[in-house]
Amino acid sequence: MEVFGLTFTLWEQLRTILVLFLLSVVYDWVQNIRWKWKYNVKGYFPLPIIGTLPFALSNPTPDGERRRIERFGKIYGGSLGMVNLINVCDLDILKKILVKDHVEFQNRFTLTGVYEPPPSDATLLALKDAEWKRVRSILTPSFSAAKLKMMTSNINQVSEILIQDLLDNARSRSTIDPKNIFGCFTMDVIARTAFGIETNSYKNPDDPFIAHGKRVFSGPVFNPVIILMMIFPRLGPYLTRLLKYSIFFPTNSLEFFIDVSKQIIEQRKTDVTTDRVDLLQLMLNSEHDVHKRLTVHEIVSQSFIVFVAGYETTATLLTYASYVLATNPDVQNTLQEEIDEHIPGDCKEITYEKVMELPYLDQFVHETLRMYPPVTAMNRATSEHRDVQIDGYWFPRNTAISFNIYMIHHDENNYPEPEKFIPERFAPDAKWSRDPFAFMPFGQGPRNCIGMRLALLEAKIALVNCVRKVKFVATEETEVPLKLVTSEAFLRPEKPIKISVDAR
Ligand code: HEM
Repeated sequence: MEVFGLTFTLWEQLRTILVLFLLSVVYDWVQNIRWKWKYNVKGYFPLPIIGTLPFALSNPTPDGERRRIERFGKIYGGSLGMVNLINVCDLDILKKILVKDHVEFQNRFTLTGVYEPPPSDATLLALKDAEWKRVRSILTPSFSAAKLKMMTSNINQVSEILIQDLLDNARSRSTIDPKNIFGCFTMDVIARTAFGIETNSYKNPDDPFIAHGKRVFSGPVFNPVIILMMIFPRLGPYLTRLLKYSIFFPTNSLEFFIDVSKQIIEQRKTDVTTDRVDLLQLMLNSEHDVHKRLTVHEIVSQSFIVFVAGYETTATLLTYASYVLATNPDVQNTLQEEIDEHIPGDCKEITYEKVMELPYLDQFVHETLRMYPPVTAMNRATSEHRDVQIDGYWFPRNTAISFNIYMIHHDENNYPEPEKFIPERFAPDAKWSRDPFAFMPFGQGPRNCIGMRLALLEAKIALVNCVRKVKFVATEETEVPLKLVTSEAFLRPEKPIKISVDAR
């Protein structure tokens, strides 16, 4: 090879690359050490190349985090490769990050330059700063009480299919994995409430809409490519862009959702039906207001993320709810008594108002979300330009801020005997006497879960319908206590849950 008239042998070229690589390793290591000292970040000392990654990966469970907190305090951090991260477990400081100083921390952390193909690039989950604020403010009214009331009929219709399936299982006395059954339920509900599509996941699991919906969640959460990008931030993004490798979602499923959404949007333009209340229609309706207009690309992105965020999480909530009912007969009896007392036997549709009249159901759902939060941890990020100081702690620019929801929910200072299921923890008096930030299954602050009220309504309608018709029962195959995987983004049991149902 010839450069500026000088000829280099292959060995000389390799040697140069090696020297440059070693120089960059030393440079990055010095940066990580400097970050730790400059901002007085408590935590492990970073190693060359991998930083503090091995310490985080060696025990990524809440138990591991508890040990790190005992050693370094409730605010500690490190460099995962080249990603600077601070873990926060102090509720007062979290309150400031998520609410009071929210503007400084309003974005979620994203790996620099990561390849995000449409429609995942413009979702509410991923958008930043002013763009996020604009889209969030347009979307928020779609989840108002008035809009949710209009969605109850759809949720009740899908509940009927759910009950039919449960009764079939009761008749055949077969053991069920509630995740499969409630996964079908939430898939059909979100297909109707987001896209206005009537799917039947119980009967047609091969329907492309259902198959692609499930694939979106099938990727491994612990992804070696993510780790590679953390360690080599200069190289990873180029590689994923070059290979068009989408870290989080299978590319052909993304393409499928774009096609379906665009087809529906085209149909709706010629459709004269005016009473549709699915989220896609509500977004299309906002087109008439110049200040609240979303582009087609933005509408497709939001439909997609609502689908992704709404399916798995609510199915997980219902799965654990049925497990708790099966393994706590007293809780199930109390819930049944409340529902039988308030909802007449001939009632055909569980309305929004009826659901709101059931205090024990509300306590039961909250305690289920406390003990089994579907999303185990969340994050925020500081901006690229500003260091922030809160109560003497530095949150340097370009830093990911992580908080562990599962750990907060299982901290005995927040909930004595945290491994016991006690719905009365959410009775009004008990609730008011506790720090509200000790409960955050839907996150907290202006960037919390936009679908929270829909998820609660959907889960409660499903539970009322179930409890009126069936009893969940533990069998010899039911694992007690349940072993959980708490180190991944979504909480899951180590082995599929097994329970059975009896008709009432
Ligand atoms: C039990 C069910 C659910 C749980 C536990 C849950 C949990 C969460 C959590 C923890 C966050 C992050 C909040 C934060 O960063 O502070 C979130 C965000 C989000 N969720 Fe949910 N979610 C659920 C259901 C839903 C449903 C049904 C939808 C849509 C219909 C939805 C749509 C979203 C969206 C779009 C975001 C991003 C919000 C933003 O960045 O502005 N979620 N969810």
